[in-house]
Amino acid sequence: MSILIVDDEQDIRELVGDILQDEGYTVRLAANSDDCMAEINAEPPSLMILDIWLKDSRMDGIDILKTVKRDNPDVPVVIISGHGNIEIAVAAIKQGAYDFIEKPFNIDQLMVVVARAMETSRLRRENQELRRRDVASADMLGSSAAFKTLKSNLDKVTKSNGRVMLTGEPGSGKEMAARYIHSNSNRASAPFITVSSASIEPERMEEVLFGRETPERGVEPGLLEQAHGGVVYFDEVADMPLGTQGKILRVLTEQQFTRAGGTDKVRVDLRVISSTCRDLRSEIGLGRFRQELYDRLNVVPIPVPALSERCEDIPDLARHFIGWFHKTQGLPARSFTPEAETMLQTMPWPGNIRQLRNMVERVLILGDTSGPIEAHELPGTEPKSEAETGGLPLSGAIAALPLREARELFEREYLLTQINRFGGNISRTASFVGMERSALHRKLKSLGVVGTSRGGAGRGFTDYDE
Ligand SMILES: Nc1ncnc2c1ncn2[C@@H]1O[C@H](COP(=O)(O)OP(=O)(O)OP(=O)(O)O)[C@@H](O)[C@H]1O
Repeated sequence: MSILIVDDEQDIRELVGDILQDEGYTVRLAANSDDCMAEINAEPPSLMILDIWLKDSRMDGIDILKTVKRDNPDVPVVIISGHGNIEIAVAAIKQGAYDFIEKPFNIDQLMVVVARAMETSRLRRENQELRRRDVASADMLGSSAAFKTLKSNLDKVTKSNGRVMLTGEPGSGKEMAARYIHSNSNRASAPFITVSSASIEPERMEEVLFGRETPERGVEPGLLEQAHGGVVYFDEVADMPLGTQGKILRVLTEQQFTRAGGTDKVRVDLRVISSTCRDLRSEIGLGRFRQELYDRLNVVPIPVPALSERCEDIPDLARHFIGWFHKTQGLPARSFTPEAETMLQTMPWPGNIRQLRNMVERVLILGDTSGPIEAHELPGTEPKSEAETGGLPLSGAIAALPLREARELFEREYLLTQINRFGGNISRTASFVGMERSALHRKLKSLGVVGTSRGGAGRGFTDYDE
């Protein structure tokens, strides 16, 4: 826990240093940008106090600030600006400075700002640690042979920096596998950022990925910059528009990019993990995916098995989800009868683990509140009757409803099933059900189905892209 004071005026540097040392802080001093960068590289401080005007320095204060915010975004930087230089101080805040104090400043003012900034720094570190532990504890479950092969493949790549391409059916656990690589790599304390290719409007893609710079709002970092030092996860790369594919390819080649509306080159250190449930080779054949990008992303291909290839894991996974819903939502902690367990292992699972998780949630919400879950409570196990001959059986619940409500119930169930089938991807669901994407969004909203953002740790049945 140290404070780095960067000022070219020896008097100020030492005076501030002495005061903070008297208050019990560990202090380091730098007179110019080279000393400053050497100190940061040796060990990032908990707080930086930076004079914006540095004489005889290779970099001025703003450049140092930009570098710190890029490489060590969690280090708060308090700017010291000359009296009357308020515009520069404001510009520094826009570049991410925590606060500024004007020269000449009094000691009390300095102490208040430092105490606040140190508290912020402490909270950020705590937060990061909690996030890290949270991800690490979101352990992947499984003991089947297919799962063990997956786990051993993932373990082989955690320590390298190689680009990984995870392939597998929707909902099979590709993102979970990517998070596992991240949380077991030396990038674990740096961010894991998901880019959900399908859910970003093509015309906003560049801004979302690369960020933007405007005179009014200053720098707004994009997802790639936010992932600096960590992992960027391209979820379903096949959905990435061709134009964006070209831009990503350039970033991967040059390791740098420019924010929309900006001129500065931004350098980023990223590990890239991608996923797809489609056959990218045929996408390339159809001219929908760029061969060069495929070659760069597909350095280490790792297949993620479908749930049907690891049926023996199903009971454990189902029990794990029951425990989770019990803990987080207070749903009843029920077990399964042996018949129900067998049924789970023999049912088709086109939506894989996500479908299993959604089904468990639904059974816990709609089913009895006590006793083990019986086979007949599982959806899809109702005795087939007219369904097989083309008619639609009406359950007592539906038959008892007025038409409008019955229709709503059916639409809700139907659309949730389709969303599940397409792994939460609204564009693909819309195209299958024959609706415009925006109309589908409106419909879901009117049915009370609210989406959560993709990329969060928990993705339930309401989890579809925006
Ligand atoms: N091994 C596992 N153990 C426990 N839960 C898992 C496991 N694998 C996946 N899950 C859970 O299954 C759900 C779907 O997983 P995930 O989002 O990683 O799938 P995906 O293949 O990335 O899906 P999509 O193709 O739609 O992006 C999530 O709720 C995740 O937490």
